[in-house]
Order: sequence, then C-alpha cells, then structure tokens
Amino acid sequence: MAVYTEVTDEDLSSFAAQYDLGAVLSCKGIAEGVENSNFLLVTERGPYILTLYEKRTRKEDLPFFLGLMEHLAEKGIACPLPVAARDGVALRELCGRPAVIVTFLAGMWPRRITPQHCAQLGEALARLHLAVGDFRMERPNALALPGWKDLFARSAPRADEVAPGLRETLETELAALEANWPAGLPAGVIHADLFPDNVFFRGDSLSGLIDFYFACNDFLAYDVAICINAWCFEIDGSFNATKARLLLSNYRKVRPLSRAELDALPWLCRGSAMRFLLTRLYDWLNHPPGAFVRPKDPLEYLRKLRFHQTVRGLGDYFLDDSDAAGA
Ligand SMILES: Nc1ncnc2c1ncn2[C@@H]1O[C@H](COP(=O)(O)OP(=O)(O)O)[C@@H](O)[C@H]1O
Ligand SMILES: N[C@@H](CCOP(=O)(O)O)C(=O)O
Repeated sequence: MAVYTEVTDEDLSSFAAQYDLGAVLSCKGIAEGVENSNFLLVTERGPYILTLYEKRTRKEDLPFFLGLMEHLAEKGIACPLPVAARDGVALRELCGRPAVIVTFLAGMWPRRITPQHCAQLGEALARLHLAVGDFRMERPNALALPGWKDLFARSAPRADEVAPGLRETLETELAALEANWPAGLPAGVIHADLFPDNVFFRGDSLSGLIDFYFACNDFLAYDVAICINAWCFEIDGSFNATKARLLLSNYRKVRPLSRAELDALPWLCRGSAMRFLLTRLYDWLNHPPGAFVRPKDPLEYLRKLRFHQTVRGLGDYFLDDSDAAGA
C-alpha cells in the first residue's frame, strides 16, 4: 500500500482501546501497495494489519469485502480475517476514514516469479473460485467496461503526456473491447487483483491471499486473465508460455475451463490489460502530493495490451487445449 492518512498516537490509542488486543507496542506505515493506508500494528496479542480505506474503496462495499474474507476463511482459504472490537463490530472509523483491523498473514510475496509460483497460483485461484460458489453477497464490477470508459474520459486530455498517441490507442481499443467482449461465461465472485504482491509464500509453498478490495462478481475466466497478465510476463516484456501453461493446467485440475472460456481468453486478457493500464494512468496523472506511495507504471500494461492485440487464439500464446482445458 501506501499511507495517505497519518494516524496520531492519541487517535491510535483511543481506537485500540475499543479492542481486546492489549496495549499497542508499535504501529508502522507499510510502503507497499497503492490503494489504501496500511499499518503494521503490533499489540500485546501479536501483529495485526490496520487498514484505513481510501479513494477507490467505497464504504458501502466494505461489508461485502469483510463478509467475503470471513466466508473464505471458513472454507479453509488462508486469508486475513477481520477482527471485531469488544462490541462485536469490525468495521469502524479512524481519522475520518473507515478502518478495520485484520489478522496478520505470515509469508512474503515473491519478488522473482518462478514457474512453480504460477503453478501454485493456478490451483489457489481455482480453489478460491470454488469456495465462493455459495457466498451470497454480490458486488458488480465497478472496473468493467463502463468504469474503463469513465477512467478514460478523466485521463484522456493528458494521456499523451505519458506516451505519444496513447489517447488514440485507448479510444480505439475501448471500441474494440466493447464490440468483442464475451457474454454468458461462467461467473461468480473474483479476486480481481491477484498480483504477486497479494499472494504470500512461506518458503516454496503458497501460504495465503490478501487484498480483497477489488473483489466483485464477473466472469471467473477474467480472473485467470488478470493473473496471466500479472504473473506470466518477464521484466523485458516477453510473454512466458511455460508460466501460463502451468497456471492454466493447475487451475483446471481443480476447476475445468470450458471451450467458451478458452476461446475468450485473448479478449479477457486485452480487457484486463486495459483495466490496469487505465487505473495506473489515472493514478500517474493524479498522484496526491505528499502521499507515501509509489505509483505503478502504466506503460507496462500498454506493452501487455499490444502483445494481446497480436493474439488470435490459444496457439499464439504457445498453448493448446490440453494445457488449459484438461488432458
Ligand atoms: N493480512 C496481512 N498480513 C500481512 N501483511 C499484510 C496483510 N495485509 C496487508 N499486508 C501488507 O501490506 C501490503 C499492502 O497491502 P494491500 O492490501 O495490498 O494494500 P492496498 O490495498 O493498498 O494495495 C502488503 O504487500 C503486505 O506487505
Ligand atoms: N495491482 C494493481 C494496483 C493495486 O495495488 P495493490 O497494492 O492493491 O495490489 C496494479 O498493479 O496496477
């Protein structure tokens, strides 16, 4: 994350006094991430994460996110669990922001992605998709086509400052996505931001998933496309087919992918590239002065988008049906 809201010692002590967590021993802003303000809060009971929800996280969506984490934890998915204060309520307010304490998840996110990380990710993503099958709350995806158009409209006047011709590229691609976006694929609750920094490993084993604050209802295969973009490209921009093959084959061992989902992958990958290109572009152009945050590079996602624009089917990803659909 980042830290957008500073919390004074006095604010923190009266906030923590509402919980049965003992005295606060330390509270330190976490530099990673970009969306919300996160602090590592150490109390007499151990380490916790204190999150203050910022700009893109709407207060009315918080019961969905917190309910989802509780549901997943009950289903045996390792993820943070909201901690209730003495009155039984987890969602509170601190420094004028909605705020929650969640349990601390041990592990580290992988700085250098290996094919084995991708294999474990594929299985964990499919398990997540099965585990939410009976989660009854819903949240439409605010960052689907209408949300992309809105972000584009707000960034378009200055887009060419980031790369010459970017405005026109985005406009043309949005029209193509609108004309070709798949319909009727299997849908459910997706994580929607399962990047390497949201997946923890202990040693070589995946130990848990965090950051459910973009979770929403959408096509399950769109979550797969988000992961392909986030995990299967190298720093030099090249696509790593071995990583994608392992991600897909381990996913489908738990949840098979239909023919329609496979055929839709190129468009889902283009849409996912567009989504992260647009949020990064908007954040790049609207960086809050003085905030403790490192905006992410929008052009990384422009390069990924350009790659997917050349793809016509699974073969262009050097994948075939047996990699993805089942042997
Ligand atoms: N439950 C948790 N357990 C351990 N570390 C966490 C937990 N939640 C967040 N973190 C730490 O905070 C960082 C940012 O959290 P994240 O939820 O990704 O923030 P944001 O929503 O702002 O992107 C993570 O990379 C991790 O280092
Ligand atoms: N994953 C997004 C940014 C959101 O950051 P996170 O800290 O919530 O993972 C991106 O890379 O653009």
